[in-house]
Amino acid sequence: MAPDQTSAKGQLIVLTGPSGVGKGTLVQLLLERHPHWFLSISATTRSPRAGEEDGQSYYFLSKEEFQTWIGEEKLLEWAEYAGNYYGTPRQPVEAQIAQGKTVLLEIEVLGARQIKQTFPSARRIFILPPSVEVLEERLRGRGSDSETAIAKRLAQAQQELQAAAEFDHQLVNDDLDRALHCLIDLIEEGNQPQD
Ligand SMILES: Nc1ncnc2c1ncn2[C@@H]1O[C@H](COP(=O)(O)OP(=O)(O)OP(=O)(O)O)[C@@H](O)[C@H]1O
Ligand SMILES: Nc1nc2c(ncn2[C@@H]2O[C@H](COP(=O)(O)O)[C@@H](O)[C@H]2O)c(=O)[nH]1
Repeated sequence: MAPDQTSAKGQLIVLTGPSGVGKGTLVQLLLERHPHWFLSISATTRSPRAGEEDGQSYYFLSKEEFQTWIGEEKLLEWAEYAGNYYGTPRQPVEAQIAQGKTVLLEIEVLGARQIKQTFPSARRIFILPPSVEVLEERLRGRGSDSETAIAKRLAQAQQELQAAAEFDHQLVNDDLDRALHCLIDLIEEGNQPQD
């Protein structure tokens, strides 16, 4: 059966948008308020940042390991982003959805496009910055990326922002509290029993 089983009970929520827009910040706040929601841990070939732990922030893989996971169809989606590979492990997502959980993916735009094919019922929310200038300030303010990495991410962001209208919902992350409450409302809308 295709991964988007019509019998699936849980809801798949995809948060996408440019790097630095605040997806991770919003997800952590969502999980504080809804600890029973499940955040997918991605695999990546990028090097860990300070404080990131294998199996918690990401599964940190070599390029060879990542290729093996692709070959074994262990990934629900994957993409190359700013010189590294990123992908969503399939099994935990399918298992949590089957158990009726709300599952969150925090992924870039190419992967979010693939999810439309594999999980047509997923709801995909594009997070926008108030402006490109604010996005740049957030990327720099985070202090986690080199100047080269920031330049790559900003270049990528220009393309990603043009794709916003493809997604089911668009949400501007201006005031964090406002954006969080809009996001919770959007997700809970989909959790209401349907007639
Ligand atoms: N609404 C907001 N107002 C001000 N600062 C914010 C807001 N949302 C997030 N930030 C800050 O912006 C920076 C980037 O946020 P975050 O790391 O969550 O982005 P991201 O979209 O998850 O990035 P990536 O895709 O690279 O993981 C962080 O320093 C965070 O504290
Ligand atoms: N397509 C996927 N994109 C992913 C996944 N996990 C994270 N990401 C996105 O990659 C960029 C860069 O992340 P960073 O941690 O290096 O800042 C960002 O947009 C993430 O949302 C994934 O499994 N698939």
